[in-house]
Amino acid sequence: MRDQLAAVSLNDADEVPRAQFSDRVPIRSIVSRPDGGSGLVGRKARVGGWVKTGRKADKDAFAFLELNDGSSAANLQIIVDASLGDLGQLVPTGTCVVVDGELKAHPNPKGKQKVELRAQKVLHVGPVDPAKYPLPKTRLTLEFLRDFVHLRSRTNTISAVARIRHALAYATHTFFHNQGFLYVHTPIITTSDCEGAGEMFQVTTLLSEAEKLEKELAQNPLPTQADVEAARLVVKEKGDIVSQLKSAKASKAEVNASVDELKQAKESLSKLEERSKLKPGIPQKDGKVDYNNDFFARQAFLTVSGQLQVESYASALGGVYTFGPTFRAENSHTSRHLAEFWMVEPEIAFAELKDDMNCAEAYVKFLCKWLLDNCLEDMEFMADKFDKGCIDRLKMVSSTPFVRVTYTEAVEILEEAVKNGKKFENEVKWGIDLASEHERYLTEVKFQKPVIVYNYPKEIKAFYMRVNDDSKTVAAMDVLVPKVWICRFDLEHCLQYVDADEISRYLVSLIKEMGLPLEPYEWYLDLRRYGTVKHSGFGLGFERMILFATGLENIRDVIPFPRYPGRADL
Ligand SMILES: NC(=O)C[C@H](N)C(=O)O
Repeated sequence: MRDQLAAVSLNDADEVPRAQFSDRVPIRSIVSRPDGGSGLVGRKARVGGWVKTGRKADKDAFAFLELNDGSSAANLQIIVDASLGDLGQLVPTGTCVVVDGELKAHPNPKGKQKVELRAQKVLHVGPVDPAKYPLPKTRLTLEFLRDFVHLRSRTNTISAVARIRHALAYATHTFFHNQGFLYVHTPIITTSDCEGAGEMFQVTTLLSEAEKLEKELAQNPLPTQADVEAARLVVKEKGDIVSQLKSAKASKAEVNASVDELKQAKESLSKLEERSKLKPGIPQKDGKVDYNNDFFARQAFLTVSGQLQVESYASALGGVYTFGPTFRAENSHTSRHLAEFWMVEPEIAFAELKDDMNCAEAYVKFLCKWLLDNCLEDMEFMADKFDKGCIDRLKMVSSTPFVRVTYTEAVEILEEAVKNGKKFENEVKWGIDLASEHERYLTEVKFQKPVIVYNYPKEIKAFYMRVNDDSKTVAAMDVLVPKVWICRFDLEHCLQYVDADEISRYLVSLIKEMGLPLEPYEWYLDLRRYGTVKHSGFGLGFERMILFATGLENIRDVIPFPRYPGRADL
């Protein structure tokens, strides 16, 4: 995007071309040119953006505005003469301004900004009352900004993160597209628990239905038994009249009229009977919630992973991936967990652990290289403000082969470290889920490189992993990168060269062993029963990747609208 915008070609007209779909010149296409915009001096430009800082100068004869429109980290300085409008209204931070003007060489040619815009006309002002605007120009902490998620995208940090996030998403699609993978949209509402951890948010209309009914009943109470009896009596009377008229051989018109009345009486009776059956509260059957009455006529949840569903497409289309929001109702208050996060999940048919590791390594390297090639300005901002080493880290990860060790070897390395005096808070022994201090030791101290740990104990992994021939470990892997543990790559893998019945019997026993109900997984077993294929894949927590890239500490700052226990703003 940077290059496209920066390369907007100039024609002979003396106005810098505006964006194709909005009525202004993106500031990036001026300031991000290789010459910083100096080749545009003398040209006219219409720009619009939000004032970062503004001040009046020369006894209020004019104002300087630092304008940013989000197209790049850099601002454009605008000079507005007092004759053009109310300068007091233009200078507050956060004000939206659109101006026509002429580009001039910046008076300080050695500075960062090569050009400034001399306004000739102010076309629009979206004013801000500085006494009320919650984001004044003083430096605000990221924590403070979390209370203003609707406005925080106007800050340098959050807008840089937004551009980096976009770049990583675009790179993700580019990488998989280039490899011939299809992007598959897996459902957000699901009826199976992929990880079997019971951390799912339930999707139900039972509560709102119950509330609606309660409200309605308050205004319009249920019919009593006496009301129903009375209505029955009316039906009986109307029925008697019909019989009498018929036996008295009354006219057809009279009989028809009485039959109509009978029909109406029957209808009101059945409505009353129906209504009298309504029970306030959540519908129950055999002492349990009756989900037959729920929206989907069964229990449904927000997905924790699109993996199982994407496997069904891999079993027909080969290489596929899903990239969407996933949800975990985990009561975690850490800086690494969100209740709603995005996950990139490729799934590859005719592939095994080695292919999966190769794919993961190539993908992570591609992302790092992409940021270096396409987002350097924002990465420089991150290096300057948050994490000096972040650019070097991207360079290192994009160019260094990842170390690969088995879980068992990793535990041996950690045990050796303990013997040599290294202290860990969590005990090291075969069978533990590695804690982040262990992972950091491996990647930051021992190898100082990205590390892929594979073949984990089966007890600590999900049911869909292939059990290795040692019967103790499963073909699973995690990719660890220095500084931040970014992602958990799991490999799911059907048993190789074993007959389909055996595979499904085996999976059934595993699902049961994990205490999961079988019914929601029957369709998944079909993938093994019919045309089973060796396949593998992984899940990359997208926000973890952004944390790794930017060096930011808290995952709540790298997703536009963070959801975590107690918070779901907007
Ligand atoms: N697609 C994957 O392998 C991701 C895995 N299901 C997880 O949630 O961690």
